[in-house]
This record gives sequence, structure tokens and C-alpha cells, in this order.
Amino acid sequence: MDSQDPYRVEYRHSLAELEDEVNKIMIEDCKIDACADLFLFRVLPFQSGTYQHEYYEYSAYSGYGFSNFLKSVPEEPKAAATEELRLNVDRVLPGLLDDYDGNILEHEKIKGRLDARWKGMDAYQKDGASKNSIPRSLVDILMEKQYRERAGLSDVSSDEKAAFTESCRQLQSIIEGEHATASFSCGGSIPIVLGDLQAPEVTRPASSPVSIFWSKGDDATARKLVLPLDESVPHTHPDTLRRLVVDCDPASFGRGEQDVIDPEYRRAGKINADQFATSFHPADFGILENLSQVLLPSISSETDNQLGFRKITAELYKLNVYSGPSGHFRKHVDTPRATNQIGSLVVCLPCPFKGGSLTVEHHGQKVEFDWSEKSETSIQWAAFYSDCEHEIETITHGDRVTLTYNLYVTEPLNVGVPSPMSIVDPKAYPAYSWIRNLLEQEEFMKDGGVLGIFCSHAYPHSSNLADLQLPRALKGADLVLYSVFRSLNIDVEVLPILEKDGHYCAEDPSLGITGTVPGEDEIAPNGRRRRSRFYMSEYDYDHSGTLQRFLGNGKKPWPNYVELLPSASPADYEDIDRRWKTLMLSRRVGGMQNMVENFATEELPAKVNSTHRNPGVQVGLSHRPYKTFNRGYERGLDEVIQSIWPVQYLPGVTWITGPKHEEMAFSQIAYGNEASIGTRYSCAAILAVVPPAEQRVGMLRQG
Ligand SMILES: O=C(O)CCC(=O)C(=O)O
Ligand SMILES: [Fe+2]
Repeated sequence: MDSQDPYRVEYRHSLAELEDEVNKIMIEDCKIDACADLFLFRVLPFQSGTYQHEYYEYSAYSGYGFSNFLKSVPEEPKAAATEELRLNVDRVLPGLLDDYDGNILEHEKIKGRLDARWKGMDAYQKDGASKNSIPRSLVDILMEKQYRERAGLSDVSSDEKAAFTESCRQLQSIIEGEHATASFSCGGSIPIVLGDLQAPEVTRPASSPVSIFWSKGDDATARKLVLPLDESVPHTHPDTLRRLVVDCDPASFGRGEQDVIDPEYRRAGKINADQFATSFHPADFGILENLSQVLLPSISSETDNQLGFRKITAELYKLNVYSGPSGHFRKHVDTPRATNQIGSLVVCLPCPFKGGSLTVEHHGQKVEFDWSEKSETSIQWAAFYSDCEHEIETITHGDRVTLTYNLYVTEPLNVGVPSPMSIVDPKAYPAYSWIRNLLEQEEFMKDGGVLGIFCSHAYPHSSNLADLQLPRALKGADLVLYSVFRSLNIDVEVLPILEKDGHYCAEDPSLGITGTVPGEDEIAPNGRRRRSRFYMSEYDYDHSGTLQRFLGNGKKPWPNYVELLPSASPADYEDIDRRWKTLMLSRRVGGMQNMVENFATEELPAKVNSTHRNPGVQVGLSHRPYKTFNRGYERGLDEVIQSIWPVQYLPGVTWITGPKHEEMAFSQIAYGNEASIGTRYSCAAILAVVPPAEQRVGMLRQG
């Protein structure tokens, strides 16, 4: 186009310059707002007369300005708060007040922000909203990250970015793989405590010594062995163990239709279940509950799982002894004893031995349970599906005494609440070493970050019980991830993410993440959309006019903020430095995403790593029961949401998987020309807080 074109717009600035300018203004505004919030927090309790709280809600709409409100505050507290305001502004924005001698409350910029903050406050102050907040470590990591990016303190080369994306892609395939093969095995251990089990130093599940009673042939007198061994008493004496070994018959195994004995294939002793009894029971330590959480989800439908229909029961099958130097069991698949048998449980009793690792394989993935190290001091267990191949390597020394159980699915009569204690050993999962290696790499999330993984299973996460049950009720791959992160000392939260126009998170083509739930746009057989969408209006106007003006004539832009941040505690207000970064984290600049996405041209280049390009997520503070509200009459969702379903806007989460299962979060009755109801949905997600690389070093080792 030629330069004479009268319609041609001349740009003075690029989008990148606009971003720098907006970020600078944003930082300044957030700093002033943090000071303004504390000022308001100080003077609000002193409001009097007609300016009472009740009135408040309408004040901003009926012309009661901030200055009217201020007149109602007595001089003394006002003066003290004003002095504090001046000190704070001077500290966070040195120089701003240098040439200003007047009343700080009349300072144009500060007055403008005080007025804006005061108006914004009333919307949810009244309800007191919720006292909760997003866990601090999560906010702090993202807050620093956002600040570094906005202040131009972080620069990431395209090589580093590509390497990071590749790591995320691998992590995604591990996670989805863990899901596909549905955590085919799990295991754990319970230490033996010789003294008082109720003693204060016994903090996690522990067992007293285990007794075994058995009889041999027609001899009706039962013998007794107590493990672990101890030469001082007959019951625990190694000679009694030898007696047990001698009393065992050779163990057989299924070959074709037959049970055969072949020491080449299996060298072990056995006692059938009708010939022995034991003081150990797998339900005692929550083993059954724990293995159910991992093994049940993939064999039942989501509906069965949600309703808690199915339970796993264990039936004692055999006692086996594999003794050094040659006990072993070659690779095999167990013979199911009933159609509802789903797997096997092996419990290894405390008795010293060397070698004898159990390896379990399923669709090319392998897990090893090496019990030799803790063989003397712990009960150790493993459970796996019936279709897993497994083998026991040669026992070189000692005796490996095990109880085996068949695991069955059953329909229970009543539904219990899962046990809070977890004794599953996360190291048994393939994801463990992979994630640990990833976090040990210094280049991966060098300055820290948050990994986001939408849950693989459906949970009634908006029910009354949800907050109590999650993360306890996590299942399958979700439970695996949760416990892997926890065992590496990584903070993990399971929180609901609220959608916005059907989108949960930003799309990320490099990981195949669309940000929406699959099937969302499907048309149901009745010709309707799978679900109708009606939303409360959101005050998300396109405020790009002032932003465009800057590109053309260089006039200072006036960013318009959309802020999603639940109400603060007194300590939050007082910590000004953290507060302004939190404010910045929870704000979007109206119109900015649009500009960066749609305006970028060669002539108007945008930043490569724009913090305005990818929208953040709206994270709920807790899992709350579904409800219907009618509060938003003539008001935008952003104004009322903190009092009905408190959320925080969180940009910068690294999403590894996209949303899968949504739940109704809340509905809103709107009165327009005709009353209608709109529903918002949410998805549960696992958020793992990855600290900066230098802090991770010692931390992962302890894990
Ligand atoms: O003792 C073990 O680790 C496994 C035993 C086993 O595979 C079996 O009894 O079928
Ligand atoms: Fe087996």
C-alpha cells in the first residue's frame, strides 16, 4: 500500500513497547493499590452514621463517592492511617511524592486508586466471603514468576523454551501412560514396633510382632512362631522358624490344566490356608483401602467408582517360605480362583533374607519390589492385577516368609469413608523415578513453577464431602501422582478450576491441550448441544481503545483491570510487598490479550513470551457443594463471584494435561426479559508447587 493512503494508520509504538508500558503502569498501580487497601482496611471500622455497611453495597452505584465516605471517618484514626499511607507509598514508590507537599489523599493518582479500590471493595466485603485462601507456597511461586516476567527480569532463550516443552511432553506421556495402564500394582511397608504401639514416638501405622500358628498332618497340637526372630524366647527362636520350614510341603504351580511341582521353576515351601492361622490381617493397616484406591478405578466404570459401589476383599490363600540359597519362582501369571478375582496380594513377614526381589510387569511397564533391606524390621506388601506377569528372583540367604491373598471385587452393603492414612509406597510407581530425575535437573523450572494436571478420574468434587475426601479419595493415576509428588516433598493441592466460556485453561498445541473438556461441542441425539450454555455476564469489555491509542500517538494508556482475588486477611493487607505482587498476579488488563493475539504484525511485533497472551485459570479456594444463587442481578460475575464461589485468578501454571471431567459448580438465576438459569462448571486439578532448583537439591534427597 502506498504511503499516500489516507486510511493508513501510522504507528509510533510496537506491541512489545505497549506491553512494557502497560507492565510498568501495572506494577505502579499494584503498589499504590496495596497501600490503598491497607489504608481502607484501617479506616473502614470507623465509618459511622448513614455510611453503615448495609448501605455500602449501593454506595458505588448511587453516587456516594469515596470522599463522602471519608468524611464519616473521625479525624484521629484518619490521620494515623494517612501517615501510614504516606510512609508506605514513599517506600514502595520512592520519588512519587517528592514534589508533592499537599494532602496525600488529594494526590491525583492516589486519590484515583483509593476511589477505585473503595468501589471494588463493597462487592464482596458484605458477605465476608470465605476466610480461605489459595495455599501460600503456590501463590508465592507464581507471583515471583509473574513479577520477573513483567519487570523484564527473566529472559528465556528459545532453546531453553524448546527443552522445557520437550520435558513437559515427556511428563505428559508418563502421566497419561500411568493412566492407560492404570497403575497395575502398588505396595508399601509397615514397621514392626516391639514396645508400646500407643507410645508417642510411634507416629505412623506400625505393627506389633506377627504370630503364626500351624499344625502338621494329624497332629492336633498347634505350633507357634512369632516374627521378627529373637533368640531369647522359644516362640521367636530361629529353631522354631526351621520347624516351620520343615513342616512346609513343596509348593506347586499351575501348568496347563495341572498343578505341578518343579523345583527348576519354583522352589518354595507352602502351607495351605486350612492348616495355619495368623495374627496378621491386611485390613488392619488400611492396606485394603490403599490398594483399592489404586487398583479399583480402572476396572470399574466411573459411575461405579463415584458411587463407591465396589470394594476389594482379600482371602487368605497360602503361606510360603522361599529359603536361601536357591528359593525362587520363575515368571508366571497367577491362576484366578474365581471370576471376580482381580489380583493378588503378597505380604512379606519380618524375617531376614537376601535377594528375592519381586518384579511385576504389565504391558511393558515393570515394577520391582526389593524387600531384602527392610526384611528384618518391616512387614512389606505388594498387590497387582491378575493379568500381570511376575517373578521372584533367587533368595540367596535367609527365609522369605510370605502370606498370599486372592483379591476379589464385591458389591458392599454400605459405603464407608476412605481411610486418611496412606501407607502406599510411591517409589513402587514407574512415575516416581522419572519425576524425581526431572526435578533433579537444574534447568527444569530453574526459578520454580507450578505443574498443573487435570484429574484423570471423575470425583464428586463439588459435593459437601469433597473437601474432606480429596485428596484422600483420589484414585488410580491421580493418587499415584499425588503420592509421588508428596514423597518428593513437593507441595500438592487438589483444587477445582472454574471454566470461563467453556475454557478451563489456555490452549497449548505443543501438548495437544485445547483447554476444553472433550465432547463439549457434541450435538446430543435430540439435536441440542450436549449442554446449553448460559452465563452471567462478565465485565470483560474490550478496553482496548486506550491501548490502541498508545500505539498510534504515544499517549499514556489507562489499563482497565479485571481482578479475581478473594478477600484478604489483616496479615495479607499488612504485608505490602507481598500484597502488591498478589494483586498483580490476580489481574488481567482488559483488552490486552486480544491486542497481543490479534494485532501482532511485522510492523507491530509483540513479545515472544508475552505474559498477556495466555489467560490464567480461575482456581476455587475449596471444594464446595453445588448451589444455586440469584445474586448477580444486573451485576457482573466478576463482581459477585467472591461471595458465592471464591476464586483466585492464577496465570503461569504449566498445564501438563487438559481438563477431562467436569462437574456443575454453581448455577445462577438471572432475571432479564425472562428469568433463566445459567450453570458454571468446574474440573478438579492437581497442582504441584515446584520450588526453585537450588532449593530442590536437599529436598528431593530427603524424600
Ligand atoms: O511371594 C511373592 O512375592 C509372590 C508369590 C507368587 O507369585 C505366588 O504365590 O503366586
Ligand atoms: Fe504369583
